[in-house]
Amino acid sequence: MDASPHELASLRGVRKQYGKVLALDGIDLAIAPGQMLALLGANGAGKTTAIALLLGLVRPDAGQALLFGLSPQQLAARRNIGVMLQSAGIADNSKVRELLALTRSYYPQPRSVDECVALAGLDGLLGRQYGTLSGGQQRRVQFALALCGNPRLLFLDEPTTGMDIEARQALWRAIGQLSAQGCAVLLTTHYLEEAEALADRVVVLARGRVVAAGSMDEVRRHVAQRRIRCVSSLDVACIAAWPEVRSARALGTAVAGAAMAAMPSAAAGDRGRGSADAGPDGGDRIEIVADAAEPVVRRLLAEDPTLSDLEVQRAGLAEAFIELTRDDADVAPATQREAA
Ligand SMILES: Nc1ncnc2c1ncn2[C@@H]1O[C@H](COP(=O)(O)OP(=O)(O)OP(=O)(O)O)[C@@H](O)[C@H]1O
Repeated sequence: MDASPHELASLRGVRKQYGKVLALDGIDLAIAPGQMLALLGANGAGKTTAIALLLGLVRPDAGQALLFGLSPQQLAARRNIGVMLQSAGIADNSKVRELLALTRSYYPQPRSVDECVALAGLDGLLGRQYGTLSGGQQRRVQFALALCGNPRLLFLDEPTTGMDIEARQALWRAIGQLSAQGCAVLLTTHYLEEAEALADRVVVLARGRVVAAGSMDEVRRHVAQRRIRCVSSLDVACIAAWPEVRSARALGTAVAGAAMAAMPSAAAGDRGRGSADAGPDGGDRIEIVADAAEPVVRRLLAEDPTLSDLEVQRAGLAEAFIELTRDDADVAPATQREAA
């Protein structure tokens, strides 16, 4: 199968099994030039396996992995990539300066050392031995090694794990700079805010399958939930049973809705009013997650003339993510295939 000229890397119908574990179950994804694609998924969803296939570190049992239109095993395909994996295998006694010099020497047009230092925040670290660096500093060195070859496509597998907030934001800025220079980035992350801050497209994996793919907004729309907050004297357990309601909770307690308990706090046994905060008018502060706001708001107003402090918000990516990766998530056919 030929690669589209608009794809730098792609997986087509890829299946990968490790012994009895089916890590990837026929997935399609593609990354286009200049794109920033986030691969999101819970532990064990198959994100690292997808990257390993694109890098030629493992071979698919079925389907095809392509890198710049070639097999990822071919050296020519790997010349234009930079890679930052979860395990780096870097010798502890190597100095950062030596590591950078060695890695730059593999590439025909490497970035200057100064540029690598500035982008990765390595000021003052060049003379240090790798093994003496903190976990966050080691991640920055790994980032520098990934970008020093001037890649057209950068693979970042959970790049900010172990970094403090300042270091994480500095890395986000550096990734943004690389992207602005035209470098495509395939990023895996557990941090939803990282995907929101960086990515223009997102693929959500769950149990080895793509459960959603598209722009950040498309993925949110796919689960177009609304979060409604108000102060009401209505019984939260009754609200939870309304057909459009996914969950309703009064303060810390949650009651699963008729459709499905979608929020992580929706404990199975939590079906009462619990220890709700009283609102200023004597009702309870209630938070409702619903598929659509209008019918719920209409019903709230009709059934509770004392209702106050009404607020409606679009649910965040966190709610969308929980919804998409829950055990019985329906897969929307239109969003299964990642469009380049
Ligand atoms: N070498 C291996 N041998 C056996 N099973 C493996 C191997 N690599 C991965 N798996 C299994 O395949 C599944 C997918 O793993 P993978 O590492 O791709 O997930 P992930 O989404 O990257 O997870 P995490 O976020 O925890 O890194 C998991 O069930 C994992 O245990």
